[in-house]
Amino acid sequence: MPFWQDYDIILREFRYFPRLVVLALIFTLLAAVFEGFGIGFVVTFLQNLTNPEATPIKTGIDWFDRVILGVDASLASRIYRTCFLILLTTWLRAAFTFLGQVYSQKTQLVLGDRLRKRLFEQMQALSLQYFAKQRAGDLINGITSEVYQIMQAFNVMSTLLIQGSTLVVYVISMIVLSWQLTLISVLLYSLLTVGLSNLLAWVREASFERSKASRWYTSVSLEFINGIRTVQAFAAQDYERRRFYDASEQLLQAATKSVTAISLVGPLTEGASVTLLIGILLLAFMTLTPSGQLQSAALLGFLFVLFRSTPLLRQLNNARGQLSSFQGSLNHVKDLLRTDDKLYIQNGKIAFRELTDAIELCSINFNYNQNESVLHNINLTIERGQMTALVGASGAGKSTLVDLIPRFYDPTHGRILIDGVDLQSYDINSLRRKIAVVSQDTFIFNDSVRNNIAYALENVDDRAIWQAARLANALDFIQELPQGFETRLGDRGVRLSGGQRQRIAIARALLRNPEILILDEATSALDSVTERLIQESIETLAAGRTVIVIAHRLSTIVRAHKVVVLEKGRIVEQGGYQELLDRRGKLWNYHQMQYKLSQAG
Ligand SMILES: Nc1ncnc2c1ncn2[C@@H]1O[C@H](COP(=O)(O)OP(=O)(O)OP(=O)(O)O)[C@@H](O)[C@H]1O
Repeated sequence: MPFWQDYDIILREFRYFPRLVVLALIFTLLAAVFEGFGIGFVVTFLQNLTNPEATPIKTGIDWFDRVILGVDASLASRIYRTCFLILLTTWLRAAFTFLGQVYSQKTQLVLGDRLRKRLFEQMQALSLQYFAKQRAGDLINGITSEVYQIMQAFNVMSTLLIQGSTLVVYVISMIVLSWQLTLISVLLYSLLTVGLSNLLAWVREASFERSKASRWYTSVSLEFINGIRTVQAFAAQDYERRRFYDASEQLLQAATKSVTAISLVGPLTEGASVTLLIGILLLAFMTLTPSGQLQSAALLGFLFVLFRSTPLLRQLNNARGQLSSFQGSLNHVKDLLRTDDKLYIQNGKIAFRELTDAIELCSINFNYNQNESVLHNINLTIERGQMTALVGASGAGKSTLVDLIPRFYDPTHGRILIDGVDLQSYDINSLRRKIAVVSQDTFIFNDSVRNNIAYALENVDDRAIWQAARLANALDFIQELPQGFETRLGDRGVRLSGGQRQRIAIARALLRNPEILILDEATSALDSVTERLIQESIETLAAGRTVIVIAHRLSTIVRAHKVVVLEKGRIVEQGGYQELLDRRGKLWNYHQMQYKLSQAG
């Protein structure tokens, strides 16, 4: 694969910060140019020392030869001048190297920032369907450590550029000194570089394994931390330990293989290049010197440059090895950023203001995976201002159906109309702002109670937050918290009980004053006081709104204007509560079962 395709993820970003890249390039190249001047002055110096009688080396630029090199001056003056020039070029090269490094480091940091933001934007735009199929650990690994690896890859690329341009300058100097020796050296070193390719393929392979192991390790750690309560409740520490140790050892093995492969590159290059160097040295002495083809100063200069090139060559090959070792991460981040293989929620243009008439689901089919259909031919009208209750066994498709309204998913077939307009024509954010979802698994952020209630709203009046908390029956317990509304709730709200979390969710919804309310009733039993408090606050929230409720309690079903019974993804009954009971169909069975259960309880 050509270089461009392997690293396009990095190269394409450069157009967003061209100034940094250009400055880094200019300073790096200037450093290389001064390195070249330095070599020229060293050769001049060597000639002055070894062959003072010879005609001084000239550049052919008259004023430079006279004023700077002092070709007409005494030997001592020429030696002082070249010493000074060597020092000057060395310091200038040092200054440009410093500037080149500063700018390439800056470029590297900006590149990391941009990639992280691109990944974030990508995840924001994706449909929830994508996340359902992914491991959270893989995504987190991508957005954290793999971006870091790419930054390292860029670092290595800039090293390649620095070393590469210096090497070019070296080769030019060598050609000037002896093109024959240069030709032989370049040929031999090229053979060595080609020979390394197999080793680099191995390094690449190892990097894929390492990247995979690293993703697996992040996934296992994340699941362990997120599921710590379940782990402890099931006394699963030994099981989790085995999983964790296994993942950690896989990472260890993959990383060991990867570092072994990379570590081989440097020493191998070094050994081989010194062997070549000695060969070239012998060749030079045997063939060239006796016939007097090469002046001794030029030969010394040539060897000086060749010696300097050897570590450079090793570093260059090392850098190639390292680049190959980042390939796994590079490919994973590229995959995450690909757009052609992912599902996106398409945004509409019409701003959603209010529901005036009804939500209609027309011949809806939905499947998460290609072959499993979850909803079949759903036809349903949800009237404005009414409560529609969805009833059905677990897995019947109730949650999937309500998830279609805020467009968490789009139907596979069929259309959803709001006041006669296709749901997909609305601007998705304007729509979602008018819908509140209160479910059992409301996410509580590790932030204050206040910010959790006002989540994502700006400039919210404290009084409004207080009022929402009061209406949600949450005020009492909030005021008992150590810092009241300012108390931080810990990761995922671990400081709160289930009932308290739900009331925070209700307050959050109340504050948004939604048009449409989607409720997922708690299935787990709460104590009767909490249950009554929550029931009351839900009634406050539901009053005057269009409510779609996944109902588990008879009391809710009784109050609903319309009851929809779902079975295996199909609507098997819908109508008024009494009407359906009179039919003695599915709802009646359901009713009987609940009644018996409550009698038994
Ligand atoms: N993200 C998903 N990917 C694949 N299949 C899914 C996904 N979410 C749900 N399902 C499947 O879709 C079907 C309907 O699930 P859904 O959660 O809608 O049912 P439900 O009636 O709400 O159940 P419950 O009352 O238990 O919450 C189930 O068979 C479930 O396995």
